[in-house]
Amino acid sequence: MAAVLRLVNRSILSSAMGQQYLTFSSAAKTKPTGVRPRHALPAKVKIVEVGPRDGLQNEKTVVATETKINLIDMLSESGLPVIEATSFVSPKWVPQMADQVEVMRGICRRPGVSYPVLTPNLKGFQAAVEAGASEVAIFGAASELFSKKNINCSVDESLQRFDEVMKAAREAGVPVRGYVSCVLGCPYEGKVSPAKVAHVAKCLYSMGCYEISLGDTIGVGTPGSMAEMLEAVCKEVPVSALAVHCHDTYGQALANILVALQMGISVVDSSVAGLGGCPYAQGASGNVATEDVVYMLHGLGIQTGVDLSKLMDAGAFICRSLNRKTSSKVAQATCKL
Ligand SMILES: CC(C)(COP(=O)([O-])OP(=O)([O-])OC[C@H]1O[C@@H](n2cnc3c(N)ncnc32)[C@H](O)[C@@H]1OP(=O)([O-])[O-])[C@@H](O)C(=O)NCCC(=O)NCCSC(=O)C[C@@](C)(O)CC(=O)[O-]
Repeated sequence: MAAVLRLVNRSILSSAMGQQYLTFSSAAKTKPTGVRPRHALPAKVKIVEVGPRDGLQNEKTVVATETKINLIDMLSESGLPVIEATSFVSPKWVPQMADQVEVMRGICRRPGVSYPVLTPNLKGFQAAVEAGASEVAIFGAASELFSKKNINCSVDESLQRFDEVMKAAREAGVPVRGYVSCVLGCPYEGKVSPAKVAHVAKCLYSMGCYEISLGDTIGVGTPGSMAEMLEAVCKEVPVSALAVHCHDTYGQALANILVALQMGISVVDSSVAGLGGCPYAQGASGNVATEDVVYMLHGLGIQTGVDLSKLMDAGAFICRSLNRKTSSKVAQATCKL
C-alpha cells in the first residue's frame, strides 16, 4: 500500500494534451509489494452511472416514476455514456424498482447511450427485453451469505441461473454485464478472499459477460486491499474487461478508484449525488458520487465526455426531489444546491 501511495504522491502528469497515456515518473523507484501498478493512467474513462438503479433502490419512500424518468433524461443530457436505468427483480424484494416497465418506456433514449437493467434470472431477463432493454446485467457475489440474502441462493446456484440468462441473451443478441458484490468485504462474512473474487469474476467472464464490475458493496476497501484484489482478478480476467464499483462508506472510494486506474482499469461505476446503498447490506452508504469522479478524472486530464455542470443539475434535481442533501463534495463545494 505504501508503494501505491508513494506512486500517487510523486506522480507527475504529462501536460501534453492528446497524449494517449499520462505517465508516473518515479514508479520504477518504488519497492515491489506484489501490487502491479501500470505506471500509466488511461486517456479516457467510461463512467457507468448507476444512480437511477443502485442510487434509488434503497429509498424508503417510493420515488415517482416521472422523477426517475426525468433523472435519467437529465443524466443522458450530461453526456454519460451508460445509465443503469432500473432492475427487473421481484417487487416483493425491492419495491422501489416495481415501476421498471414504465421507466423503460418513459425515458427518452439518446443515440449512443446505453441503458442497462439488472436481471437476476430468466424471468427478469424476459421481462426486461419485453420492456425494450437492449443491455442487461447479472449480479453475483463473492460471499455466500450475501448471495443468499440478496438473491436467495448460493453463489453456485446463482451461476446456474445466470447461465440461463446468458443463453437467452446470446440468442437475443443482448450484451450482458456481470457484477461481483462484496469484493473487499461482506456485511455478513467480513473479509472476502481475493481468490474467491477472482473465481466468480472468471466464471462470469467465461460465461460471456463483456464486462465485470467489481463491487465494494459496503465501502470498506482501501487502496491496499483494492490493489491486492485487482492483482488476483487480473490474472483471470483481462483488465480491459474490468470495472470498479465503489461505495464510499469509509471515504476511500476516490483513492480506490485511482489505484484501479493505475492498474489499467478504465471503467468506473458511480452514482449522481452519491445516492444509494444496497437493501441487503445494512449500513452501506451510497456509491461514490459521479460528480466527484468526473472532477477527479478531468483534473487528471482524463476524458469522460461528461459535462460536469449538467451533471450537477441532475444531482440538484434528484436531491430536491428526495428532499435531501447531496453527498457529492464537488456539488457541496460549488454550492449548486
Ligand atoms: C432473485 C429473486 C427474484 C429470487 O427470489 P425468490 O423468492 O428466491 O424467487 P422465486 O423464483 O422463488 O420466486 C418467488 C416470487 O418472485 C417472483 N419473481 C422471481 N423472479 C422475478 C423477477 N425477476 N422479477 C419479478 N418477480 C420475480 C416469482 O414469480 C414468484 O412470485 P410469486 O409466485 O410469489 O408471486 C429475489 O431474490 C430478488 O428479486 N432479489 C433482488 C435483490 C436486489 O435487487 N438487490 C439489489 C441489487 S444488487 C446490488 O445492489 C449490488 C450491486 C449490483 O449494486 C453491486 C454492489 O454494490 O456490490
